[in-house]
Amino acid sequence: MKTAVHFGAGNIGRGFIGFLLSRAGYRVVFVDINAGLVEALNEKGFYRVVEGGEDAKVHRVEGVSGILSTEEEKVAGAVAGAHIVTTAVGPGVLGSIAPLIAAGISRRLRYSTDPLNVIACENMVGASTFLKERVMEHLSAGEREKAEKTMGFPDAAVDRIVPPQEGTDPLDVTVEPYFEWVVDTGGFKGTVPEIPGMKAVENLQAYVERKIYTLNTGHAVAAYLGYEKGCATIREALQNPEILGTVKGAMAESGVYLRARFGFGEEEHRAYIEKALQRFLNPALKDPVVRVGRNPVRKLGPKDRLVFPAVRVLELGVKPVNLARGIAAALRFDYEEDAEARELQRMIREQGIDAVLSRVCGIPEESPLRDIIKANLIKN
Ligand SMILES: NC(=O)c1ccc[n+]([C@@H]2O[C@H](COP(=O)([O-])OP(=O)(O)OC[C@H]3O[C@@H](n4cnc5c(N)ncnc54)[C@H](O)[C@@H]3O)[C@@H](O)[C@H]2O)c1
Ligand SMILES: O=P(O)(O)OC[C@@H](O)[C@@H](O)[C@H](O)[C@H](O)CO
Repeated sequence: MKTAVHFGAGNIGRGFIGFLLSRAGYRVVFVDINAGLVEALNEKGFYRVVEGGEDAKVHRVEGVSGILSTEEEKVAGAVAGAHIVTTAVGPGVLGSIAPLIAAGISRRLRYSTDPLNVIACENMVGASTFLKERVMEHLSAGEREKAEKTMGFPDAAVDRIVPPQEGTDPLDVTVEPYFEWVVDTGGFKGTVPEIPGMKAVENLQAYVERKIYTLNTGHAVAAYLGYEKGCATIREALQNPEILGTVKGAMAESGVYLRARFGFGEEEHRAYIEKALQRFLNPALKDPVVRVGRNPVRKLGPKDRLVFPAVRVLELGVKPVNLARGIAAALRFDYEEDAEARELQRMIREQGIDAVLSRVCGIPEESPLRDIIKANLIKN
């Protein structure tokens, strides 16, 4: 039986990637830092995925087990013998798991020249490429040379809304019925594995940018504006017509860049926005604004869902008023339980907004985007 090693037994790990890998016939070994999750996986050996929606379906995911990420030898052994490695830990954690993956690769290279592909399934443009760079830092020059020939790190786009879980079983996971997992064909080493539900494409960049800069852009704007208005969930936020208008406007502004860059049709992009909004409004998903707004420092980064499209659109001569509204709301996100929100608010207090626009958002000092954002900060 083929083995998949998946880092991160969280919502996307169990509810999406682990589920598809198991369904494709892989034995799935989850590596996680959460001892409770690992224990539960080893005790039960299965979990359920519930598709929340009109025709709720329940899938039983069999043949799963867990390893704690602190059990370094065990993790390296599992990676060395794996047929595929995937991650869904969050972009900020990729650097921490890189040494574990490198140890596994180093061990494997001693006895095998079989290809191995590592796919980072994170909301980040170029996540696998980034992971590859971090992994390579932990290999010797000789290992790097061999790894370049046999280790693939294909970039990917992953799309399925999986909110925090409310049930009593720590493993069962409720997901939306929709999903899309798209992976860059050119990034694979050896044969592209056949995993029903995983689509290998030549033009990954168009898929991943459309996803992050439309769906995640709209989601984030809904989260930050909803948080300000005291809404608990994304659905509740979007039921406010003013928020809905800004969210649609921000996604349409991103579309100006995406259409220019990738040639999407106007109608095609409008349909993509409508579909995303319908998914956000799924009454079966109770998706808190504080989950979708989590890690505001990451989300305000220069390549992430808010600032990147705003900068690009401005270059194309369009004033990104709705994106700027979203950025301003993100800068005000002061949710105490989010460490990045606390850090952001501390930076704003101690260093001022201009320093944050430079250091966190990477917006050049001369960019007119600064004034558009600041106007929104003053207005509210
Ligand atoms: N939830 C969604 O709707 C969704 C959809 C598409 C993509 N994503 C992306 O998937 C990734 C995971 O998101 P999620 O919602 O599943 O988050 P999550 O918090 O539910 O899962 C992350 C898991 O990683 C584990 N983890 C953290 N540090 C670790 C470490 N050092 N070693 C091993 N495991 C570690 C956590 O314990 C947790 O189980 C993120 O990049 C996210 O952007 C999420
Ligand atoms: O996971 P994040 O923190 O990058 O973004 C929060 C949500 O927008 C995200 O998890 C979506 O639910 C997901 O990207 C849908 O595919």
